[in-house]
Formats: sequence, C-alpha cells, structure tokens
Amino acid sequence: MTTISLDNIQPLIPERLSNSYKGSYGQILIIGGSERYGGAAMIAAEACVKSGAGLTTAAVAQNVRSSLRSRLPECMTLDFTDLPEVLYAVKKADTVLIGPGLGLDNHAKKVFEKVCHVIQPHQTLILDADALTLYSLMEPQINTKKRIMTPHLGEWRRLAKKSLKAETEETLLADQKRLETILVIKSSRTRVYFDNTAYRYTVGNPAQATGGMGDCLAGIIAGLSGQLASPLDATLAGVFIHSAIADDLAKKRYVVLPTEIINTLPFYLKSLSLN
Ligand SMILES: NC(=O)C1=CN([C@@H]2O[C@H](COP(=O)(O)OP(=O)(O)OC[C@H]3O[C@@H](n4cnc5c(N)ncnc54)[C@H](OP(=O)(O)O)[C@@H]3O)[C@@H](O)[C@H]2O)[C@@H](O)CC1
Ligand SMILES: Nc1ncnc2c1ncn2[C@@H]1O[C@H](COP(=O)(O)OP(=O)(O)O)[C@@H](O)[C@H]1O
Ligand SMILES: [Mg+2]
Repeated sequence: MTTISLDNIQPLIPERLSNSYKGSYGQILIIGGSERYGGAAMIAAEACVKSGAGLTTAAVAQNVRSSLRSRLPECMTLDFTDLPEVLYAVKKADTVLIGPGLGLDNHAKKVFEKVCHVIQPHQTLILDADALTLYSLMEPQINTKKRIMTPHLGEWRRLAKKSLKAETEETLLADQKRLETILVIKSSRTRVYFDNTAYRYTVGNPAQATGGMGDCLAGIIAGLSGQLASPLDATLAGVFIHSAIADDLAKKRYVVLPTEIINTLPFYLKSLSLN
C-alpha cells in the first residue's frame, strides 16, 4: 500500500508555459446531465474548466444547456439526444467523461453503448455515476486502456457483483485487472487501485458527504487528464486535490459544497505549480 501525500502530487502539476494555448491543455467532453440530474454535469463541467482544461464541451439535455451556458459560458454545449453530434464530439476529444447525471433510460443506454464502441486507444475514458451502473448491466468492449472508473460503494457493489464484506486488497487488485481500468473506490477512505498497487490517502472529511461531491471529483480528474503526464497521474492528483481543498475549507465549515471546492481549484493548483 502506497500513501499519497502532497510531496507525491506537487511534482505532477506543471507550470503553464508562456507559449502554450488552449490546445495545449486538453479537449474534454462530458456526457451526462439529463433533465432530472442536470446539476451533476454542470458541477463536473465547472470542475473541469477550473482545473485548467483547455476546451470543455458538455453534452446534456436540451433544457440543461441554457442553465449551463448562463452559469459557465466557458463551456461549449451539445444536445445529448443528437447522437451524430455527440459521436463527432467524441472523435475530437482527448478525454471523455461519461455518466454524471446521465440517467439509465433507453437513450442513456444507447449513448453509452455507442461511446464505448467508438472510443479509440489514444483517448482517455472516465466512467462515473450512471455509466458505471450501465457498464455493470451491459459489460461493453472498450477499445482503450486509458480507462478510469470512479465508483462509490453502491456502484462498486454492482460492478464487482459480490458482497463488499468478501473483499480484501488482493481481490480488489484482481478486480482492477479484470476491469482493465484505473479503479477509484470512493468512500470516507478513498483508494486507487492500479497495476498491482493500492494507493491510500490521509485527506478527506465528512463535510464532503453531500450530493455532487463525486461529480466534482470526476470533473477534476477529467480536467487534469489533458494536462498531466498520464491518466494515473491525473487520477492520483485529482483525488488528492479534491479532498485536500475540502479539508482546508472544512476547518471553518460544517459542510463543504462542490462549488466551493471548484472555486478554490485555480488558486490551489497555482500554489502547487509554483513549487
Ligand atoms: N445535483 C445533481 O444533479 C446530482 C445528481 N446526481 C446523479 O444522481 C444519479 C444517481 O446517482 P446516486 O449515486 O445518487 O445513486 P445510485 O447510483 O443509485 O447509488 C446509490 C445507491 O448506492 C448505495 N450506496 C452504498 N454505499 C454508498 C456510498 N458510499 N455512497 C453512495 N451510495 C452508496 C446507496 O445505498 P443507501 O444509501 O440506499 O443505503 C444506494 O442504494 C447519477 O446520475 C448521479 O450523477 C448525484 O451525483 C447527486 C447530485
Ligand atoms: N465521510 C466522508 N469522508 C471523506 N470523503 C467523503 C465522505 N463522504 C463522501 N466523501 C467523498 O465524496 C464523494 C462522493 O461521491 P459520490 O457518492 O459519487 O457523490 P455524487 O454522486 O453525489 O456526486 C467521494 O469522492 C467520497 O470520497
Ligand atoms: Mg456519484
């Protein structure tokens, strides 16, 4: 078991070079945000933009597009029912995050199936929330090894298809291999599993136990994936930064909101990039 601390994360965060431009920091596509759960995709999109992503697009329900545009004009939007447009956007993306607020209806199933089908080996695919539930139902073939799954314990129970009590670090590492993914098991003690290694953290606190907190994490990992050296670096850094900011805010707050973490991201990342 490897413990991740600030000393491990700081060197992963690059300075922004003077001759860089938006194309240097990743094209990220977020697919989710059905009418009922529009906020989930909005949180993920804002976390992605404020983690420094170069270009962020969100494919969401038609009525969520206008809310997203007025809250976050930096984010481009698409109608997630326009499948040809969504698949064209997938083709252009460096990273696709699918799931926050996607829902589980027939349209969600169709989008999920198509996205898994067209994703290419050079692209990073992040599966969160409803995409994890759909994955456990459909078990699609996915043609990229740059894969990240971020289940909470309920989603993990569906994916693992066994009781949480039957699990050990060995079975979790075996599941990670079987699923061919960087595996982030979220809980009050979030762990990351990859390539025979379990990573643990000492950050994180119960002020984070509020809706949208996982959507925020998925958006941070997506945003960092276009900037850091590897999907593993983006995952390890994303999990750390998300909870390190929350710990700091929780010194003076009973509950920490995802949007408060998001607004602190540019400042926190700046402090890491200078050291
Ligand atoms: N603002 C918005 O728009 C928001 C929209 N959201 C969107 O809602 C959609 C549904 O996502 P979801 O996570 O709420 O529901 P689901 O997948 O059914 O999982 C819940 C089941 O798992 C179980 N469970 C066990 N352990 C658990 C644990 N540690 N953490 C959590 N659950 C745990 C739990 O057990 P129980 O609590 O009943 O004992 C229950 O049986 C999805 O699209 C998401 O993006 C949210 O992101 C919120 C903000
Ligand atoms: N008690 C806690 N201590 C530390 N972190 C927590 C705690 N409760 C929740 N979290 C974190 O909050 C996030 C919750 O994710 P998730 O359940 O997917 O939220 P949502 O789907 O509502 O966005 C995870 O990153 C988890 O580690
Ligand atoms: Mg979630």
